[in-house]
Formats: sequence, structure tokens, C-alpha cells
Amino acid sequence: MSASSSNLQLWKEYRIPLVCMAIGIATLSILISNKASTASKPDSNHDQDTHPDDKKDKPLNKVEEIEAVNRVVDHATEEQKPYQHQGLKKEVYRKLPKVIRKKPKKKQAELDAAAAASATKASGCCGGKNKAEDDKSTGCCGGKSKPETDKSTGCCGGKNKPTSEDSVVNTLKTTGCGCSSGNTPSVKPALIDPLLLPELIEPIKVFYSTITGTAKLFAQQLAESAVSLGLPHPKLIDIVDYDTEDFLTESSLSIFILSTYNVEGPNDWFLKWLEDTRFDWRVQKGALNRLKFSVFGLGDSAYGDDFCNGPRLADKWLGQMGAQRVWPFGEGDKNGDQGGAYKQWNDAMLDSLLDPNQSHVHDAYFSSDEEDGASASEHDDDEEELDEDGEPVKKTKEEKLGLPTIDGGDASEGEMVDLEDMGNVARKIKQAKEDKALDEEAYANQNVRAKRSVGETKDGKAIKPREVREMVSPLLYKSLTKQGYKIIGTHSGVKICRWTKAALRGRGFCYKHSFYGIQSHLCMETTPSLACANKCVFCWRHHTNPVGTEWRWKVDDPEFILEGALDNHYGMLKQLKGVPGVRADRFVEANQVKHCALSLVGEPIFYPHINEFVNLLHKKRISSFLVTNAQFPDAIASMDPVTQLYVSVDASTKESLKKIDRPLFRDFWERFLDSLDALGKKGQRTVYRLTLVKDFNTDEIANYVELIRRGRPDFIEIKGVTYCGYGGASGLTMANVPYHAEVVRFVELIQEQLGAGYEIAAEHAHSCSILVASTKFKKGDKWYTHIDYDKFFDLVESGQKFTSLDYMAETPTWAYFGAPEGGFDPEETRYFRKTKEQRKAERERREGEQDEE
Ligand SMILES: Cc1cc2nc3c(=O)[nH]c(=O)nc-3n(C[C@H](O)[C@H](O)[C@H](O)COP(=O)(O)O)c2cc1C
Ligand code: SF4
Repeated sequence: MSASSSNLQLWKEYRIPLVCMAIGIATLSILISNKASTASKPDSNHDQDTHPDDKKDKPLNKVEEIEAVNRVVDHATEEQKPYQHQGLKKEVYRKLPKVIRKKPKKKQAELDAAAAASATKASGCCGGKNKAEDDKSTGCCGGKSKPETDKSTGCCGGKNKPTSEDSVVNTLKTTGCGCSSGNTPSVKPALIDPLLLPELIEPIKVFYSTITGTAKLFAQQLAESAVSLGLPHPKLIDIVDYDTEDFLTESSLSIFILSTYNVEGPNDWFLKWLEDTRFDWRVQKGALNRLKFSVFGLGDSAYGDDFCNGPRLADKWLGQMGAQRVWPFGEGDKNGDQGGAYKQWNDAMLDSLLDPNQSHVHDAYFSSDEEDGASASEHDDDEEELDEDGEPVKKTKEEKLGLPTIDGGDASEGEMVDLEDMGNVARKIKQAKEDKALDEEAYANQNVRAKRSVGETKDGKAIKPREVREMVSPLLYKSLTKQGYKIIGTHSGVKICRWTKAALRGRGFCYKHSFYGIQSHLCMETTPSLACANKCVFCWRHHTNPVGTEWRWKVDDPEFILEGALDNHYGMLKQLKGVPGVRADRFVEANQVKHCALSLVGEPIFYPHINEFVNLLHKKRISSFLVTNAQFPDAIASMDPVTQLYVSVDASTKESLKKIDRPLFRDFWERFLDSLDALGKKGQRTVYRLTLVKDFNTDEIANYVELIRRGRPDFIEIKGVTYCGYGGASGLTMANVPYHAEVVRFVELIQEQLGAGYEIAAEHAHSCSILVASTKFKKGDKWYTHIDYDKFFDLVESGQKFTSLDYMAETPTWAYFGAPEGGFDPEETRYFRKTKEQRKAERERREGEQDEE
């Protein structure tokens, strides 16, 4: 279709609203031109109907409302008036686009010019001068309309020649025409002068996802239609380029044009984020309530039940998270007239948007209850929440109390409660109330609370008071304490590791004993940040620990965290006193922590005062083993020496890292690579930790080799993933846990491809872990992968520069790869889990002994 014929078509479809609006503007022009004379007449009765001040008690009718809105929109001609909204009734004021409530940035001269232009151009009517038979492009009848008022065009046929504002207003009110009989016809009527628009209205955002380009084409068509209607050019955004987290603060009118793919496609990330957020109980109900949206799906009906399933889900989840659906879901079938279906949807959607009578759609674009980021509730806190029909929203008792609703916090659309379930529902509500009360009490009584809050972010920026909140909410507190964590202050945790318990009973140490000489009963596992920037599939905590890309919580004092961690650690140890098998000597030793594993959960390097924390550990001669997930390269670069610095290398390609770590950062891969580079520049011991997940990250040997060459770590720890009963979002099963032989094979392949410089040094068969070490740590036949801890503390104290080679210690031969002990310290008692039969025989034997007594 040519540009002119498409314009013609557009005009045909929009002529009525366009003419109405044009007339409104023409009316204003007249009002303005008469302003000077009328202003000097104190007794003038002009504009009675359009001065809301004069009729404060009467509600405005629709025409008055439009007039009033238009008058303010055309603020350039009213000089100071646009800034004096006091004259407008509240409901009219609220209909104004957000930006025009504020002082416009355009220079007055520019605005005046725009106003002058609109005065001559805006009316679609020539006042009967136009000789064209029927000029459809201008909406002018050429004075042909014989009836007093041509309702179909809104043109009066040049008959109405208002002589005063009064008559204009009356004409407008009765006929909808503002013909002034002498105006030159415009090229094309505009709803609002385009010169003013970019300043006035936030552009529509059009998010598209595409592989073969159709969705992008449709997005461009939408943009063209919007522009032809006088709206600002919408922003076209490829969904893969948008940071999904930003939807949480997005307030624009957002149109989603999404294609469907049953293979890996451009929607995956967005849909995954929507799903995660929708079902994440930590995300508040109505998280997207600032967003106004509509979705159009592209698909192919040949895919049967999968036709447009992705876009459909997007539409559903957006709605369920509180986003306002301004226009119903539309779909276009590749197997049919996809373009036609789209055009119909596109046109109807824009039409409704510009139609003030369709207030819920219209308001999504032209009105906002927010100003300067203040929420609606902040702004109009005296007002009731209204539903789509303008009725006050009836909230349940639970909603008013902020309690979880029946389905766990969300009464989603289409989810109705069966009458028979009402008993269960009542019980659930009661239970939820009791649980909440208990949680809040436990939280309030937490005996370890932050003594000092550090009110700044990692970059030293002060945290604004309203942003400071605690990372651990009462619900999270409950969840974590249930899992055995002790919470310190507002964002730190400590937990006793199972190897610590095993060591207390003389039943062996963890792999770090075999690789680096750590005795597990002397080790404390803690984290100063329960939050993380990933949602790794093998992290069983990702449904509970908070996530974020930047620190936005209260910050606790490092000294307080360390003291709290030690107190809680010792407190938990005490509870093991007297437990059968606990060795007295180990129990006494354990009361002096010598190692700290900063790897419990979350991202320790995220904590803004991590350097202070680590230095405090070293002052107490406690070693530090810090594991980071390689998303904060700057923090790695600025990290003071730690005894051993790890990065988790969970995958070796961008695609698999995205699949496994599910990072929140859009530039996660660049961050990951930068982290490896930063690691390569550290002087102290550095380690890559590879966790193998079968079918996820075990096939990319060459890429791993590449990454190892990049960061040149001293050591590479490779272990098979541990099965923790995943399910849920991770989708992992036992089938994803590699056998020991498979891990060995993988390591051998890595070592082969790495060539000289690295060798397989040690293993801990029990935990399926293998250590590949740089040959810098081998002297002759002997490995020196262990650590001289005292030497390390002395080096730190000295303040001199040192390297990983300055504090190495000899590795015992039982820890060597291939040694018969398999990395198990021969001085420990090997404990083999009993089989079912053995446990049964043991029980029978004990019962027999009791009988004898
Ligand atoms: C590999 C492939 C998989 C597809 N999977 C689906 C599907 O599961 N459901 C569906 O409705 N359409 C499916 N389609 C059809 C596309 O969604 C449809 O052709 C759409 O118009 C493409 O939009 P685009 O050009 O913006 O990428 C698939 C198309 C391809 C090529
Ligand atoms: S290093 Fe880790 S696994 Fe080993 S004892 Fe410490 S916390 Fe437990």
C-alpha cells in the first residue's frame, strides 16, 4: 500500500475522533484570539462552561472535560495558565499527561510558534472555502454538507460562524464542530500539535521478539500508525536487549509483539523471567502494577496446542503480576492472514487509545497518577482504590492485613475457589495468620541484630532512607532458620556444615583437607551476603535467598557480623556436646575457629565491606576461602588478599552459563570474562571451581580449556553436582549427577588439552572431587598444594606483596590422585553408610540386648 493510500485509509477510520479533536483545538484558537478583548471586560460572560472554578459544585460532563483538557494541553497559548491547574477539577487534572502537569521544558517562543501553527492548521474544516468535492485527506466537506451539522464528519459546512466564545462553546457543545468559517484547510488534522508532543507525552514502548523479522515489521507498522496519528514515535525495543528487571519499574504503555518458538528463541529469557517472578513468593503481589500493556502473539496454527503459547503466557503472567491490560490479547496465524489480523488489532488498539470515551485505555496513555516517581498511593492517599468500572475495590480482610491469600499470595485471574474447598481455605487463612504472627515475633526477638548500620553502598554512595530496607524479611527468616541457618543481623548467615560434624566424630574431613590441609571441625561456614545475582539451577536455595544486581539493603557492620557468626557457630557446636561419637579432643579444638569458608549461600563479595570483613578474619588468624560467582569483576579486582580466592565456573559458553546460572545481569557473560581476567591478576592463590552437571555443562572441554588459559588459576577443583532433591524450577534429577568415573574422564580430557603447566594433583573420592594444579606447586615428585597458614597470616601482617608460592605446604601422599586412600586421611575412621539390611540386623541385635537386661 502506498503512503498516500494508507493515509487515506487511516483518515477514513479515524476521521471522527480526529475531527472532534481538531475542532477542540480550533475552538481554543478562537478562545485565544478573543482572549485580549474578553480579558478586559470584567462583565464578560465568556467561557462560563469551561471555567471549572465557576462551577465547582457541578461535575463536568464529557465535552467540558475534553475542552478543559485540551485547553491545558494547548498551554502555549494560555501562557501562564497551564501551570495553574488549580482551576481544573481534580478528575480533569488527573486526566492530563504526567509531563504537562510539570513546567514544560520547551522555550516559550517555540511553544507560541507551535500554538500559532495549530491555530491555522488544526481545524480540519475550511469553512466552506474548499472547492474540492470531498477532501478526505483534510476531513473537510468543502462546504457541501447541507444539513446544519454533518454528524458523520463533524463539519458544519461553513455555516457556523461564531462571533463570540460563547457561541463557539455552545456550538461545540451541541454539534461538536468549532468551525470559524475562515480557516485555511490543513494538510492533515493533528490531535495535538506534534511540536508539543515529544515534550508532553512519554512515548509508547514496543517490545518485539523475532527471529525471521515479522514481529519487528509489525512493531514498525505500529510506530508508523502512531506517528501518523500525531503521537510521538514509539520506542522500538528488541526484547533481548531489555533488562527484564527494569519491568519492575516500567510505567510506560508497553506493547508486546512476540513471536512463538518451540525451540530456543528470543522470548525465552523474558518468559523465564516472567515465570520466575510470577511464582517467586518474595516478589510482592502487584509487582508490575505501574506497567500498562497489551500483547500480540505471532504463531502458526500448524503447531496445534502450542499455537502462540509463549505470548499467551506472557499476557497471562503480566496480568497476574498487576500490570494493567489496556487492550486484549491478539494473535496472528502464519498459516492464515497474519498481517491482516495484526493490522486490525493494531488499529483498534490505537483507536481505543485515542478515544477518551474508552477511559481505561485512553488513561493508560494520557493520564498518570504518578509524578516524579511517586506512587499513586503516595500521591492520592486520600483516595480509594478503584476497579476498571470505577467502583471501589473490595479488599478481603487478608488483603487489607497484607496476609497471604489462599493460593499463596495471589488471587490470579481465572482462579476461583470451589465452595467445597471453603473449609480448607478458612483453615489455610487461619494457619497463615498464625504463621505470620509467629514469624514476626521470632523476627522481632532475634537476639542478634545489627548494632550499626552502614548507610552507604559499595561505591560509597549514601543509601537514601527510603531505599534502606532489611534483606531478610520475616518470611525469609523463617525459611532460612528452618533450613538450619542462623541469621546474623539483616543479611548474613552461618550454618554448621556436615563435614564439621563428621570431623567432630573422627569420621573424616571434607575435600579441602585432602587438597589444602583444612580440618573440618576448625572450619566455620558463613556468608556476609545471603543475596546473590544468580539463580543457579543447582542451588537449592534460589527459591529462598534474595537476588539482586546491586546492594539495595541496609548494610551491617563487619565486626558485628563476624562476632555474630562466631557466637552462633560456637552456640551450634555446643549443642553437639554429648552427642554419641563426638570426640572430646576435637570438641575442645573446635572452639577455636581457624578457617572460614565464605561460600555458604549468596555472594560474599556483594557485601559492601567485604575487605574489612576478610581483614578482621586474618587478624584473628582465621583463614579465608572466598567463593564468588564471577559477576562482580570490580569487586574481585579490589579485593584485598584472601587465603584462597575462588570463582565458580559453572559453564564454559555464554549459552550454557545462562542456562545454568540464570544470571540477573544482562551482560553476565562480559562480567564473567572480566572476572576471570581480574582473577588472573591477583597475586594470591586462585581457584576455578567447576561443578559438573550432566547434560548441562560436561561437553564443552575446549571452551573450559580456553577459560583456564584466560584466568590462569593456580588450581582447578572439579566435582560432580550433589543431588539435593531439586525439582521445581531447576528441573534437575539424579540423572544429572555424574558418576565418579565420568568426572575422572572429564578431568583427564581437560588436562590432556591443557598440556604442560597443569596436572591432576589430588582427589577426594568420597565427594567426587578432583584437583588439577599448576605445576608451579610441584617440586620433583612432590606436590605442594597444602597451605602454610601461619606463614600466610605473617605475610598479610607484614603488608608486603606476596604470591601464592610464598605460603604453600607439602601435600600428604594419601591425598594424591590415584592413591589407594582416595584422599581419605588414614588417621580418620572411615564410616560407611549401613545398608537397609545392616540397619535391620543392628536394630534386632539392640532389641535382643535390651531383652537380656
Ligand atoms: C523453528 C520454529 C518453531 C516455531 N514454533 C512455533 C510454536 O511452537 N508455536 C507457534 O504458534 N508458532 C511457532 N512457529 C511459528 C512462528 O512463531 C511464526 O512463523 C512467526 O510468525 C514468526 O515470527 P518472526 O518472524 O517474528 O520470528 C515456529 C516457527 C519456527 C521457524
Ligand atoms: S570447607 Fe566447606 S565443606 Fe569443608 S568443613 Fe569448611 S564449610 Fe565444611
